[in-house]
Amino acid sequence: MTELLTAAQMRAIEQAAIASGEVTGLELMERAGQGVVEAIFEEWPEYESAPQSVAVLCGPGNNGGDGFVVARLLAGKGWTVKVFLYGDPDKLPADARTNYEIWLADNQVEELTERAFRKEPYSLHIDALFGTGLSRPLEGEAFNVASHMSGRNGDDYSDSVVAIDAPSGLCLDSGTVLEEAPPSLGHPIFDQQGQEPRGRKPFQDRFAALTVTFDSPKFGHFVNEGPSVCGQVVVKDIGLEQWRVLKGTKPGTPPRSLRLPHSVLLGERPLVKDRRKPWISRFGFVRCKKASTKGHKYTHGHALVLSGGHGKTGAARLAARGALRIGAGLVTVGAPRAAMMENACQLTAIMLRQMDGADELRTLLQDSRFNVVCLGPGLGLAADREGLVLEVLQANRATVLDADALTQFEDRAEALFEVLHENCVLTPHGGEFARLFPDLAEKLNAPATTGPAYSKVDATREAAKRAGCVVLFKGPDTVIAAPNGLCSVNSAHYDRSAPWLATAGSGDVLAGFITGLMARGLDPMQAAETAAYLHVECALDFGPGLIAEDLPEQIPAVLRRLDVLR
Ligand SMILES: NC(=O)C1=CN([C@@H]2O[C@H](COP(=O)(O)OP(=O)(O)OC[C@H]3O[C@@H](n4cnc5c(N)ncnc54)[C@H](OP(=O)(O)O)[C@@H]3O)[C@@H](O)[C@H]2O)[C@@H](O)CC1
Ligand SMILES: Nc1ncnc2c1ncn2[C@@H]1O[C@H](COP(=O)(O)OP(=O)(O)O)[C@@H](O)[C@H]1O
Ligand SMILES: [K+]
Repeated sequence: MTELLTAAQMRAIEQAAIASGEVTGLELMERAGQGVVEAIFEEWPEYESAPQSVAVLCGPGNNGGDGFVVARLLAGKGWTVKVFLYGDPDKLPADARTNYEIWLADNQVEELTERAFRKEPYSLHIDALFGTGLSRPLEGEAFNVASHMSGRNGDDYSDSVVAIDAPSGLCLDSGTVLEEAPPSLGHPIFDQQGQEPRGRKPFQDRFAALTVTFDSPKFGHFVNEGPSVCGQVVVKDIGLEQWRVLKGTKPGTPPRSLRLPHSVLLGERPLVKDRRKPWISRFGFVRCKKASTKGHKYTHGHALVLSGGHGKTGAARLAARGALRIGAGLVTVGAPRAAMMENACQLTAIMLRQMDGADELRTLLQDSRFNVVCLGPGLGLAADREGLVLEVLQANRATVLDADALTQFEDRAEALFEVLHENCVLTPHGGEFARLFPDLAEKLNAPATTGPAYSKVDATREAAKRAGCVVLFKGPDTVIAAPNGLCSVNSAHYDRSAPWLATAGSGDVLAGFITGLMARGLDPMQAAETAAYLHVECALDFGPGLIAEDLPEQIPAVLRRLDVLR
């Protein structure tokens, strides 16, 4: 797994490295520029032997400084290089200024205007306008040129833009393209369609072919609009590893105030061995040399999944199937009398118990072998459903609350938060999140006019803290956070893109996966992270045409491929 950083963390690491005296800012800038050039030739190997023309758009900060380095290195390889500068050269920060002057010694720099930019065609366009220092929306000629490059005038440059650190305009903390203040700010907040008025953005969709970032990816590359504007993201090492945040107490470690709880990107083969839990560790999967032969079905837990009423039972069965396939020893569906026949006709390995109302649920839960309960999928919103949720939470079992179990508490989220405990996982999609955390959703959906903008990561962290349990906020950029601030992003973007996962019932299966893993003894954060990861892996292996029923059936092949023993 990869550590994700905020722009502030990245800056702190850079400053710590420079303060140590072991490296200078200028050296880091040189390495960054070299990294970009390397990435260009990895992406377009045919250009190695065929120098091209390139426009390098430099901004007023160190992102622009990287641009001057790239210009020099490409010119040294025989490329025809045109450099544009946005901003006052006298105000460039020292390292950028040095590289500007080196370039200027033998070459020219033209002021960036859309008109000047459009005079000639170029094979590549290097966007070195803004990176981690973006503090407000693009304006003036920077806005005009970025909009032009993203197709405002009908020419789409997306295939030839290489963005340094970020497509300029993208906030690297939130993955939001900053926009100018909406025209009617200070007037009615919503327009006639009930939408918040939006300001202009330079680009809304794919902007760069390639984004080259340094040391570690940033949150903004993976959440919200980031993946749709970055093209692909390549991370280049610039030798900062020993100063990385959270690496311990080495000299030069950034101040504690800048350390965020560990944040990781799920989705690569994970690598840390945890002998206490040989199956799956906090950091992901562990290869076991030998399968344990000691376990029996009860040591793998017994999950209870509550079914909705007659005609609404499919969602619970999907969750139950997911729980069983992913490794719960036993799974029982608890169904109201009216839904028994419907469930009985469709369940075989999964057991079925009649359970009408909170009293019967209480009796059922006296069996302590039920070590995890999942409720919400298809549960319905009738008044008595709330009693079921409360009963389960009072029983103090590991609990997964999804769908209707969350919606039930719309406008009364406090009543839910009071009874939630640390062994719970909430799995809202955007709508459910807004019902439980309306203020956070409002902040998240408000137009982002200054950076760093409020992000899905911020919202999920706040939600987990408020709820006192793990919150998994679904989407192609699923964010999972624990009350202590631990946070992961499970991205279904770039090479893990699986849009066919947006199919009815796939969220129910995800709830089941979490349930099954908690039955196996994983803690809520581990279970949520692992389930979200496997969910996408199942979708990727199955491919387009997937329906929710296919997800649990894909689990054996995925576990085999990942070499995870059961
Ligand atoms: N960290 C590292 O390890 C390394 C970092 N490196 C590189 O440095 C980059 C970060 O550099 P940076 O901090 O100078 O910020 P950058 O993005 O160039 O912009 C800041 C300037 O833009 C201005 N400004 C902001 N928004 C604006 C707007 N909309 N319109 C107009 N102006 C705007 C802002 O002004 P202010 O907000 O102060 O008014 C300030 O003057 C990073 O992305 C990477 O490429 C590598 O060289 C080596 C290792
Ligand atoms: N574009 C997408 N790419 C990948 N996964 C997605 C995408 N859209 C949604 N998902 C995932 O699909 C699931 C949908 O869950 P949910 O919205 O609860 O649907 P349902 O209620 O039909 O089960 C979630 O796990 C979500 O993360
Ligand atoms: K940039």
